[in-house]
Amino acid sequence: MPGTTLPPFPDDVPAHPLLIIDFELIKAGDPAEIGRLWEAATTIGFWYLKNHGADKEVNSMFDMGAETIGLPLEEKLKFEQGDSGQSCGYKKAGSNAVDASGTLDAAEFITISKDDALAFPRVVNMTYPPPTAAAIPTAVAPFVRKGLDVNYTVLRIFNERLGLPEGTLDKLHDPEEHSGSEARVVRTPPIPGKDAADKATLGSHTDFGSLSFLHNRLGGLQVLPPGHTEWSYVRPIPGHAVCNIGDALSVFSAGILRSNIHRVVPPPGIQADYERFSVVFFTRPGNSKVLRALVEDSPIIAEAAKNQPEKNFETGATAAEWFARRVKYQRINNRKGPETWAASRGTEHQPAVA
Ligand SMILES: O=C(O)CCC(=O)C(=O)O
Ligand SMILES: [Fe+2]
Repeated sequence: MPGTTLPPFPDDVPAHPLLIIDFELIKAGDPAEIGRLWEAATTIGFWYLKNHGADKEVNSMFDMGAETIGLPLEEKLKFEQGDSGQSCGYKKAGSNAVDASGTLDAAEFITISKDDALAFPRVVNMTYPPPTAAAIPTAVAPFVRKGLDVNYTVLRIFNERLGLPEGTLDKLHDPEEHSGSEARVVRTPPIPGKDAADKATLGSHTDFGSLSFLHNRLGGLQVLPPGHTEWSYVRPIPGHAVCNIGDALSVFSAGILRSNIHRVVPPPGIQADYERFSVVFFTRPGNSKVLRALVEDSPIIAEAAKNQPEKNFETGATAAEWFARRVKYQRINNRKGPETWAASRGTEHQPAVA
């Protein structure tokens, strides 16, 4: 937030030690660094990324988000995402469930479709609140371009490591095809009370798409590391992004790439008194691409699928359908019962999928 000095993440709160990957090194093809990226991607599916070169764009996104979310509610509601499964637009706090019993979330979003950002001022999906629209040329589109550069660099590395023919993951994320790729600012308010610390403000989930490029200033993000039963904080490190893998890459790779469950709770300790903003860019496959393991394209993926006969990597869904289903059934207005929550789940709660 402009003009605000945020207190540091407390030293006495344990956090999960993610690997720190140097973007300059992986972009230059450094084999050791690429090996470390692969280790992170195939174990927890989360890593820090330094030297990503997007600090300026990220700061502009934080400013745009604070300004947009600071508008009166009735102004923001004119640009609501709605209940049909569309993700871009404004999402008010309390419009999503965070669990099967229908507990409400506390997170507010402004989400800008990559296709709207790059086509601006032409409208592909929708128009945005005035402070968002005004910032598309100066903040949102530059941030989207950085996010795409980072995520395509990582996709090309995964393509090679997975033994896929050159360009396979690029084609699945064809920049010419419309997709669910989008930039988002998330705001959660301080939650008063001692019991608040373990209350999810953004419910536990796996990400819906391929890769997420996330920027945090305050704690609150937690991961459930594989084999653990307790959530662990991810400590924000200034200038470092938190990157993670989503369901689409997990399915394409027959689970070799891990889409790990995570959530947001109020920031720990002294940070709890502050409103929390985060900025993220999600890369998702082209709308028409079917989410299924790429078994015909890679013996490595074929082998992984064969070794997990209990898992069905044929989702039968396109990326657009998978994404819309997950978004739609989180919406509290669509809730009938716990089955609605189940219908919003991805690879984290459907053992049949991955
Ligand atoms: O705000 C965060 O730290 C995480 C947000 C997140 O997980 C998401 O938007 O998918
Ligand atoms: Fe997420």
